[in-house]
Amino acid sequence: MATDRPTDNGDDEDFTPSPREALHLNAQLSQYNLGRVVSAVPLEIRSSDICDGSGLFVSAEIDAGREIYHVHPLTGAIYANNKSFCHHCCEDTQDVLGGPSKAALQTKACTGCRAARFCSKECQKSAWPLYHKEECKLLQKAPNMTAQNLITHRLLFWHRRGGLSKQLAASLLRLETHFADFNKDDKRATELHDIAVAIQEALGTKVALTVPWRLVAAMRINCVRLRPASRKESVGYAVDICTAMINHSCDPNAFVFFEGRQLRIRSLKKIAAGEEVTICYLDPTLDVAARKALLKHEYFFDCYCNRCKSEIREQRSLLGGSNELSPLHQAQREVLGLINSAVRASNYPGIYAALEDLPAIETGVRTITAGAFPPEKPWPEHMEPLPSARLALAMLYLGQGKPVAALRNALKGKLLSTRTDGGPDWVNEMLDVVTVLIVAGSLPPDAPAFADTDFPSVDDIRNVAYGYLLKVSQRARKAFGRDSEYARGISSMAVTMAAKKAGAVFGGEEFVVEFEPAQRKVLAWAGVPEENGICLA
Ligand SMILES: C[S@@+](CC[C@H](N)C(=O)[O-])C[C@H]1O[C@@H](n2cnc3c(N)ncnc32)[C@H](O)[C@@H]1O
Repeated sequence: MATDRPTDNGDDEDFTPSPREALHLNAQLSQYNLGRVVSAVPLEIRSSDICDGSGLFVSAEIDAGREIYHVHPLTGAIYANNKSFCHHCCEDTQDVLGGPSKAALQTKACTGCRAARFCSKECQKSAWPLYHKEECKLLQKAPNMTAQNLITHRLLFWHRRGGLSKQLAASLLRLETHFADFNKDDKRATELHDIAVAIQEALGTKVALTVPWRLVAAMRINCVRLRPASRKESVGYAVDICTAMINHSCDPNAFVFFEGRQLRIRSLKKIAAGEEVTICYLDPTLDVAARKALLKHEYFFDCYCNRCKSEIREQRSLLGGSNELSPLHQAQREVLGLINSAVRASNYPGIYAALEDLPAIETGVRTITAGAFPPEKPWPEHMEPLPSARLALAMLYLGQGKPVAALRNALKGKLLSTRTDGGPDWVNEMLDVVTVLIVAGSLPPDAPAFADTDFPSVDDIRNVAYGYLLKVSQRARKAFGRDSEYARGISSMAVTMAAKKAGAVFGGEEFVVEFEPAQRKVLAWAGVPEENGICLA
């Protein structure tokens, strides 16, 4: 895939790296990059309040749930193993909300490299002269080129053709590379060197090796994950200079998502005039130990944000003031490992049959978590990775046609977690809960689950599904924007369900009267305290 090739005409200035000077120290370049984004508030690139180097700031207050800016990144690339997204227009060929797919065709692999995939002849034809003619040859020689490495090659190829403006080339040279840090580790240094050699060969020997070498490192640090609104995971990477100026927080005030090729960044909280914009570089649902380890390994810094501090404090107090957290962190890694292997196994049914034994995985999770805390103070239900593990188990059970086990796990995983902020992850996860409720609400009257007198009725399950969908739809509009395709898709799903619903009008006051006792019954069966339920009023 690719997004836009920069339209500015380049000049002949040599694209040779020199010692990095942070972008904010060059006012003209900062302005140039800010001018590429369509922003709803005035923005500034200046010295960061969080770390050495640059940061992005808003110069006027912005409320929670507003767009900060949108932009077409310089370029982006979809992961090689992703067959659902077009590698050129970045549209999803699967409609996760169940409506008619926009790109109704499956993606087809390029017959030359067999790596790039396109949703249409038009996309394939557009990609060919822009970048794929070159990349096809590169991918045939080096089929393991990752998305970030392809982006490096593409930027240098465009530069060689004079397609990158002088300002963009100069800005790329001002990106953080952590080049020395990468080279401290022999394995990573060799890997980066070998990729740089492959890119240098593909571009022609006129390019000094240090150019791709440093740019490969810069792309590792500065590419943003290409995550569409409807997905819990990224499907590729993209690079945009303004967005590359945004520093990390585990409790960020903004988040990035993609609609096709377009990068959109929205506020999660009110951001005061003059405040630095932050995003979370990783999956924010990870626990503090996993986040810290990944940030150190991938971005070479120690995170001291308030969320990290308060989670570490909580863990110490739960362990009676102990500073020895490594057994707990080991248990967290084991739970994650168990769940991740079950998720991987679900992609290869039959091959890892043992890992498809979900009750055994659940028992494994229980045993690991029970061993990490004293029996009188068991593993708190909200502490990761337990909520995420339960949600993952819910979707795995659903995939195996076991909606009852899925329902218990989904409700416990979502409602006992502390992620009640209505943000983008909350929306994605709650939509999974709704999906499970809808399937459970379609159980036939003679299903064995109904032999259990505590099991809620089909009407109760359906009412909870409707109520949760209503809430998700409201929250999606705020988190992703009313105009986002995802929020619009969720709203139309709610409208379709409302049309089928008997009884009180969907969303009206009478519906709340139906919903509340239904939710009480469903939660009591699942073992979730009533106060953790969703409030519709
Ligand atoms: C994408 S760049 C962000 C812009 C960068 N500050 C600059 O000057 O170009 C990512 C790098 O910024 C720094 N960084 C980002 N967030 C940080 C944080 N919360 N604490 C310390 N350093 C951070 C790290 O060096 C990281 O590798």
